[in-house]
Amino acid sequence: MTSRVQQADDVPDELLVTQLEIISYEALRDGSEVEATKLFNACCHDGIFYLDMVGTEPDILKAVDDIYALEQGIFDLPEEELMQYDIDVLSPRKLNGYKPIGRNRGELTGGKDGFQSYALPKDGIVNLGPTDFKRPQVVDNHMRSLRTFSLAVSTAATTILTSLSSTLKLSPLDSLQTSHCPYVASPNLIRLLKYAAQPLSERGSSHIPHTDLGSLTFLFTRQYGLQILGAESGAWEWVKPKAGYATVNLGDCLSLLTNKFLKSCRHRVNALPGRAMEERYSFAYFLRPQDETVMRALRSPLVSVGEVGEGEAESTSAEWMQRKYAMLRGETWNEKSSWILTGA
Ligand SMILES: O=C(O)CCC(=O)C(=O)O
Ligand SMILES: [Fe+2]
Repeated sequence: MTSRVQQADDVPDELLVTQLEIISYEALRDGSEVEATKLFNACCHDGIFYLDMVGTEPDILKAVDDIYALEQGIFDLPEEELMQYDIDVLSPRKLNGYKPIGRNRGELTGGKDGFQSYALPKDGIVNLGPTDFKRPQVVDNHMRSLRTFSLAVSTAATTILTSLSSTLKLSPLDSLQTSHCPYVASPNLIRLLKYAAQPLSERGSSHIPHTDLGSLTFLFTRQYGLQILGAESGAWEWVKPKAGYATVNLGDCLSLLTNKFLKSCRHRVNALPGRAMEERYSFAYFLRPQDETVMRALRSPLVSVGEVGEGEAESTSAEWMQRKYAMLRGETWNEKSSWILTGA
């Protein structure tokens, strides 16, 4: 992709850039204990890390480049055409379709978000669910890459979860990978995002502070904008986009399944200090547990089984997702239940 995006190094001086752990996928896959420990510490501390995927077979990075091209193709379609795929009409579970700008809560004028998104169901892409999900023609031109990408990321996710389960000493029958089996139907998805350019006067988050509702998010972007709430600093720190790396963050479900031992990472998307929000593209693979998974701490000698707090009655993963979506849309928003949005 060429001139449409700002270079990752063209940023204001003295930006507070977070120093994330870099996990080598290859080393983790080869069973390196050093890598497994690094991964575990990152998940217990920040809830986010870079996954170095350079050299991964099949060539996932080629697929990543092609998905950037798909994003341009989708978001260049006229709004009237995109609205034929309205996600709220096509998919009550929000696994397929288009969300126009301003439909979610956000911090821009009128309390709105500043991004369009397009969701694609992973099961439909890899033939694990209905393959005839409604979509614009342009998606089919990139289906091979979507398939390669989905399979490669779900394999990487299994590697990560297997490593974490082993460090947590979970029994194989009650492990993290059991509830995230790549061959069992699950509400996983790829979401393409395009943030609109905003004038310098329009400050605030285009994507409000939140934790992701699922288990692992593999994010790809070439542009600044993502910030995480630093575990130590308590300040919003910028995540530097790095070519060849996925930025992987933990979501609520891993936190709930380990009684908060593993940390879900609070994040948001903002304009750089002193800069106007530029047009920005990102996309992510969202890994979630199978629907019937009960959101309670798994048995690990490292995890204390705490009290079930108010509003935390043992829901299934599917129920948890419904609650979280209602918050993101602002349908059930109130101060008392804001924890649902910003971290379970
Ligand atoms: O666009 C980004 O960098 C972050 C997107 C995000 O947080 C999300 O889709 O949940
Ligand atoms: Fe997110």
